[in-house]
Amino acid sequence: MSDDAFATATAAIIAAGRRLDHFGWVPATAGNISVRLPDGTLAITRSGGHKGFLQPEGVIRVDLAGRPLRPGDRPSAETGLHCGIYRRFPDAGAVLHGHSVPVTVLSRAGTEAIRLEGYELLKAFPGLPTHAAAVTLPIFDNAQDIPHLQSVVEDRWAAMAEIPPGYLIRGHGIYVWGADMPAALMRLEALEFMLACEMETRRR
Ligand SMILES: CSCCC(=O)C(=O)COP(=O)(O)O
Ligand SMILES: [Zn+2]
Repeated sequence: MSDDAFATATAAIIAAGRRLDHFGWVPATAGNISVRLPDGTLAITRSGGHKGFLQPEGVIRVDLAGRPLRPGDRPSAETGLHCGIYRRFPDAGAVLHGHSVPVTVLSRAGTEAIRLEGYELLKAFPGLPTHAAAVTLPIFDNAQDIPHLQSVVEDRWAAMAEIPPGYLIRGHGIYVWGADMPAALMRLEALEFMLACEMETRRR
């Protein structure tokens, strides 16, 4: 794998971290970000540290099982969730995880999913040509055991006819993916906007 591809992915991850921080979606050391590299390995943020102030050293490489290519490197504690998305969706090229207020509040409502319906921004999603469509985002109970959480996610995916490119983890955050970083960012921004609207609506 060329150093150029890793450098390009690292730059995209750093820029994405700044953008998520700009919106307040990666408070403290929350969030993690990855890109699939041409050789099938991943560039992913190191565990810890503020994702709005990433430096090139804050991005490392892991294989699709989440093992660091350089011994001693400590990738995101949630690397297994990124790997699960890349394994399940061969078209996924970038994954974003943030902890916004709307995601955290709405995911704690006790439901198994959240339905977004009637929003113009739904057009930002694949296969949804009009605002009349709907997206149902699964919500999974939070867990510190990432392999277990990933197996729960996979079981739910297996039961779904259509899998939206995102899910929530209760009281924790959101995962969104896309073909590349611009696509993943666009989906995350669209989802966060609609979730903020939902939160406002339910407050009344
Ligand atoms: C203080 S945030 C707790 C861990 C977390 O949920 C997260 O997104 C960041 O973990 P990482 O290991 O990727 O830094
Ligand atoms: Zn998290």
